[in-house]
Amino acid sequence: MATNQSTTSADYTSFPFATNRNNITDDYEISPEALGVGINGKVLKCKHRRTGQKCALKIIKDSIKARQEVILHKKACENCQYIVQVLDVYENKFRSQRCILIVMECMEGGELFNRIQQRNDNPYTERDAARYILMIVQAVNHLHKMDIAHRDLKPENLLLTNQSNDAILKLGDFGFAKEGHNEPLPLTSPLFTPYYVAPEILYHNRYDKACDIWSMGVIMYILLCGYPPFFSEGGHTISSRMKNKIKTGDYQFPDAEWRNISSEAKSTIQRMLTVDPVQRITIDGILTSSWLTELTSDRAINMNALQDVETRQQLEAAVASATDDQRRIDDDLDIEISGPEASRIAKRAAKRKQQMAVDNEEHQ
Ligand SMILES: Nc1ncnc2c1ncn2[C@@H]1O[C@H](COP(=O)(O)OP(=O)(O)OP(=O)(O)O)[C@@H](O)[C@H]1O
Repeated sequence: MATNQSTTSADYTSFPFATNRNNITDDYEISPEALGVGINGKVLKCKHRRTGQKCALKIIKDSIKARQEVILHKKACENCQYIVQVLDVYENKFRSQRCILIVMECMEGGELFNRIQQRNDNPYTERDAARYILMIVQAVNHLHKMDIAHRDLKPENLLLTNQSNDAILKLGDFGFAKEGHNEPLPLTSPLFTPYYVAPEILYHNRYDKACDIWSMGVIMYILLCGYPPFFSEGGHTISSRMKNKIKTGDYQFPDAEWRNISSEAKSTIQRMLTVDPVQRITIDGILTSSWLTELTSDRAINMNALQDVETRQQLEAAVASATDDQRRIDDDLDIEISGPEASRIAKRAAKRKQQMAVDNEEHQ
């Protein structure tokens, strides 16, 4: 049976900033509309009663890990416009369960990949992809300079301020973030999302800043062609064949989609998807790479394959369990999820739970 090997170097038992102990509903009107849901909880729309500011509210059960998330997120977002801002933190009880409530700026543009899928009117180009990557790189640069690894870089955690084409992209979800180096992966927790997992995690359960670079390489690859460099065939979450490909860095740039992409972009991806984390390009190397510093091509990229990244695997099973999952979400914390995103959110929650089950099984 696997054990939790993680050690905590910093003390996250108490907050190094003032939290609110009064009931959040004194200050915020909470909407039943969900903006999203993840493994740790749901994110709801809310509005500040006095100022009318629209915000996002994430509710998580109180624990050291939850406190670590909030402390690192708050620390990371200070002085960085590419990280979702934490506006307020509450400690409240729901049905005698202690919860932490994180009020964040509301990222009204939603998740990056959904936005790219929706911009049918406007061609999406390599230059657009470079603009997005630069914002991600700047967020990660800020974190790495503070000796924080995010460890969960994936499209669901990359959110846009609004629906316009010049919206700012920001990084959120510090649920797996860690200060310091080389923490062993807690084996009982599925800390990785298959598409984005770095080889060293599969090899050694070592999980530090270099894994953020790998995950950014995967995101950059998808942003330039619409599909991931590593994926499983036959509906598995992560097959052993896919694991082997990640471990050996075995991926291609198929000519059909990559013919028109610059050689600078491909070479940057190759340096990010370098299997040995010691040889892998660092954040400083990416920031000075010619692909980001020089003007890139404005030739349109066909992103028709992008929806497959979300739906390729286990969609049928997710749809089948969505009804049950929706009910479980609705029961939890007495909040009824509604809004246009509700069904997509329920499907994703079902898919994530399946992923967790598979990953847990494999680790035991
Ligand atoms: N500030 C925000 N504004 C708008 N939507 C948000 C915001 N924060 C989170 N979301 C939405 O809620 C989803 C879940 O949030 P988050 O990733 O923080 O939760 P989680 O439980 O830690 O997720 P995960 O399963 O990825 O670990 C996001 O993918 C996003 O769609």
